[in-house]
Amino acid sequence: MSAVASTMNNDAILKVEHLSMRFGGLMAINDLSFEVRRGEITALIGPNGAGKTTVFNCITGFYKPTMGMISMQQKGGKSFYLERMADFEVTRDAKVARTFQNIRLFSGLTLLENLLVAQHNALMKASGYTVLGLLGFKTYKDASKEAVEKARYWLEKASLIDRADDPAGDLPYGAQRRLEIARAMCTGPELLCLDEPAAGLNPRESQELNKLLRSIRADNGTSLLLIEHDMSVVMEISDHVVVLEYGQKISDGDPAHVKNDPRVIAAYLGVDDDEVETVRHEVEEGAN
Ligand SMILES: Nc1ncnc2c1ncn2[C@@H]1O[C@H](COP(=O)(O)OP(=O)(O)OP(=O)(O)O)[C@@H](O)[C@H]1O
Repeated sequence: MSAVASTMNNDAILKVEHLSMRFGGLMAINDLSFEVRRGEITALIGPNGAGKTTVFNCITGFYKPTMGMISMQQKGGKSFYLERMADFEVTRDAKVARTFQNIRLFSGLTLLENLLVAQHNALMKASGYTVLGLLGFKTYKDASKEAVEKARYWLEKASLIDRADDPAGDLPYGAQRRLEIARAMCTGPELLCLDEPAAGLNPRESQELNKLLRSIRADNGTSLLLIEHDMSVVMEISDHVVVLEYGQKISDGDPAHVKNDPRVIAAYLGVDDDEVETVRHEVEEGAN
């Protein structure tokens, strides 16, 4: 484990500093620095191939970065260098959970069972890692009761409680996405990383997702970092937006700032660097 002395602002839960990731001859992330502030929703956006998922994979221990530091500071003051940790340690010790672009539920298990499996670590600990523990320990009985209560709480919040005993595979797509988020929340994260949570959702499902994400921020105090292509979701729910292009940061600020940043507009329109000034004039004229 990589617990370290705290050096960060109280304000930042996650600090990415000079992060680089090379795949052979390709520099997928190049000297990237940004912060995720505690209690906020931060969106990481950028055109296809900009490096967003690679950043997530570095934060959550799936990739070891070529260079750079990723520090996470928990509420209690304990800090971790995530780039030194294995993926399961990032979830278990640093309390960073994630979802993936493609849904990864146990489709044959019920919704409730999916949320109980997510709490396997806590239950095993309470069993004392013995079968006798499973049969008799009070701590195990208490922990399993608590696990069911937590699962029910998250099913309620995700508006899925009515389907608790149905197989996860029977849910409509948007509901499966919310179940994944509920499952990640059952691990008790302080930072939740979501990879394209709104992908493939219809407008109603998208609204339900926004509601869930806002309530996670407001009621549970969890900080969120999300990759998202759907600009209506990004603009509606984010407090802070970081924009990547070719593995580098091209803009960083609140949604209104980023939306009007000519470099961002140019990146999304596929405009060359020497045409950014033209886009800047057009944006300024449009605003007047
Ligand atoms: N494991 C890998 N091996 C080699 N190249 C990779 C690997 N993972 C990502 N890349 C490359 O790194 C670059 C960034 O990819 P990444 O998936 O992080 O972008 P992205 O912004 O998430 O894209 P999208 O929006 O399409 O999901 C791409 O050129 C991609 O081909």
